[in-house]
Amino acid sequence: MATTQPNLYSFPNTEALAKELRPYVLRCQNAALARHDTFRIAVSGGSLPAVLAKALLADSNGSPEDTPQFSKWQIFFADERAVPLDDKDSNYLLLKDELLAKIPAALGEPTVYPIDEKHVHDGNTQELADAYQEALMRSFAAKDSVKLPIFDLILLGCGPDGHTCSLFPGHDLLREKDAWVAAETNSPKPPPKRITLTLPVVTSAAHIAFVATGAGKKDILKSIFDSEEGRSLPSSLVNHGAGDKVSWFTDHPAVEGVAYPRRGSL
Ligand SMILES: O=C1O[C@H](COP(=O)(O)O)[C@@H](O)[C@H](O)[C@H]1O
Repeated sequence: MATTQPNLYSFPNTEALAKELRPYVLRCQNAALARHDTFRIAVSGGSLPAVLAKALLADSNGSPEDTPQFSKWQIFFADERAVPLDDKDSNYLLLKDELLAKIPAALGEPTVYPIDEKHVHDGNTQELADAYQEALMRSFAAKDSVKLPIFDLILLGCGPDGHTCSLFPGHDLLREKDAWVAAETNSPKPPPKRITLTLPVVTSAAHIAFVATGAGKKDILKSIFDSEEGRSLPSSLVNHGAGDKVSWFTDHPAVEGVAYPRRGSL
């Protein structure tokens, strides 16, 4: 349990939010490149890729600090649906359409780690999760020598029920301590079969950012930030596990009525 508190930022709209998300992500990139010459990031699906694209595809001010060095990015998925990569429900397809396909050649090409479709066709979600975990191990070193992968940044969404990644409220997966990637076979939100990073992996990341926008999120954000009952929600567990490593990027409608103090600037 972290002893520090998450940072809550709020902006008038998604344009203003994306303007601040850009320097945040690039600061994480620059720190990671200085540390190990690679930027390992995990991204979510849902509403996140469109906001991320708005942030990263904006014009640079020309300085090296404000330039995405995509050729040094390794992009993983915080969660993925067990569907083919060209299915409308695929988080990979969403990220590809919103961001990857629009990256100018001059900025380089990231290395992207989609799920292995073979296990989707086999219908075995546990094997799909195991295969994704092995892909993580190959990138982060063998699991025997590294207890948990430390992502440089994990970008999350928060569903109206408080789920994040494919970790849903009240699910046994919230107690997973060992696996890096887990299978969800009965998700309350379609499609039912998914894989997800586990909570220990999420909270071990160097930086974690949630992006939550729109009035449809205000009740759950109030619960997460202001109420005792909200403490067991998956998104709250990330807050409590990672403390001030967590930054929430919200718009004003999403935090209307939330009493938790906003941070003034990044
Ligand atoms: O199903 C999912 O939903 C969450 C939240 O999506 P949002 O549209 O409310 O932002 C998303 O973060 C996750 O990756 C996705 O699989």
